[in-house]
Amino acid sequence: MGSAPPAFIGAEEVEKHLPRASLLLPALEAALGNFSSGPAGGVVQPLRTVLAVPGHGGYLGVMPAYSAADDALITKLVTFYEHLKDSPAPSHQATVLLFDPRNGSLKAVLDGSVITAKRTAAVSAIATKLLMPAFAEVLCILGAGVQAYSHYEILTELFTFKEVRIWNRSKEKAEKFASSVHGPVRVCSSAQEAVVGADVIVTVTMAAEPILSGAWVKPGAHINAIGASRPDWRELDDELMKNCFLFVDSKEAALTESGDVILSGAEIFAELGEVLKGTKPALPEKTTVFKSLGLAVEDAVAAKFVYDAWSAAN
Ligand SMILES: NC(=O)C1=CN([C@@H]2O[C@H](COP(=O)(O)OP(=O)(O)OC[C@H]3O[C@@H](n4cnc5c(N)ncnc54)[C@H](O)[C@@H]3O)[C@@H](O)[C@H]2O)C=CC1
Ligand SMILES: O=C(O)C1=NCCCC1
Repeated sequence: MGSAPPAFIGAEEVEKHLPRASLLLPALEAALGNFSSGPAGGVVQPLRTVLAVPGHGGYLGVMPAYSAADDALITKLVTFYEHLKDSPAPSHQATVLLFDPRNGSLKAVLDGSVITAKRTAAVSAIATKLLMPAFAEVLCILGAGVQAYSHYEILTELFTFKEVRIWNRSKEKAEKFASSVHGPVRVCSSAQEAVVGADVIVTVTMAAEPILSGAWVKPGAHINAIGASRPDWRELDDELMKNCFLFVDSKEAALTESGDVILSGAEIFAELGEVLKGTKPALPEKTTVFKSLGLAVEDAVAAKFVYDAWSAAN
């Protein structure tokens, strides 16, 4: 007898079983600590392979991971395309394959787009909790796409801001964002207007040139830098990169994939996992940048969470 056919868990079902990204927080904190503990942490995760699709401005990322603590073995396949102006397809699309670690059988094929949106925002929320200044009042989001929504949701769920500001390259999209989310959001006409005086800043754009200048940033602010995941792409300028304390999800990934890190020559202070383990301090009183590239182990945690909830309900 062969093994049972894999379950197919589409975007709606993922959403149903993972209604709030904050449900992932305890498992993600543990996984980030395990990732930064080397072999003792039980996470096996090579640097992802990113394949360019010449002539189409696209990339295919292959992201395998095993987490012993989560009993999860996955690979995520994610595509991201720079310019899809005349296409209804989203810029990022992903699928997660979940295997049984005991025998390698494929247990489920899950939509990976909702997982990517939620686990990325949840990791930024972990960084924000550790690194934002005391009494943070103003949240600023640069970008108005999928990640802008997931970051808004978790950051406003976990923290109380007096003001939320958004800027996007096309103002129309920022206005749509402001009218779709549940709380008040101020639409700004320039990135500078949105950033000046902000305590927590999130960059979630497809920019390849800096959109955030260190000259605008309030000393002591915390920045979650989510975009610019190619070695020649930037979201943050050199002034910011060189005058901040730089935290990353993975040092290896940051030094291979992040244009903001590689091209600025900025020194990495710590991995987020090291802060979670207590081997490096958080420094919330300093200007801090969390450079996120996205780890497959985060997808493993999220896929396992969804699969377990789905199995319990089916
Ligand atoms: N660190 C991580 O784990 C992850 C990072 N990402 C990255 O986060 C960023 C946002 O992703 P999504 O929200 O899914 O994308 P999206 O396509 O839904 O939104 C992108 C936003 O950037 C804006 N934009 C596009 N080109 C721009 C430019 N040249 N300058 C300024 N703004 C520009 C668009 O108007 C849009 O509002 C991307 O760079 C993506 O690769 C995405 C998933 C995971
Ligand atoms: O971790 C991910 O998933 C991604 N990271 C960078 C850009 C594409 C998706």
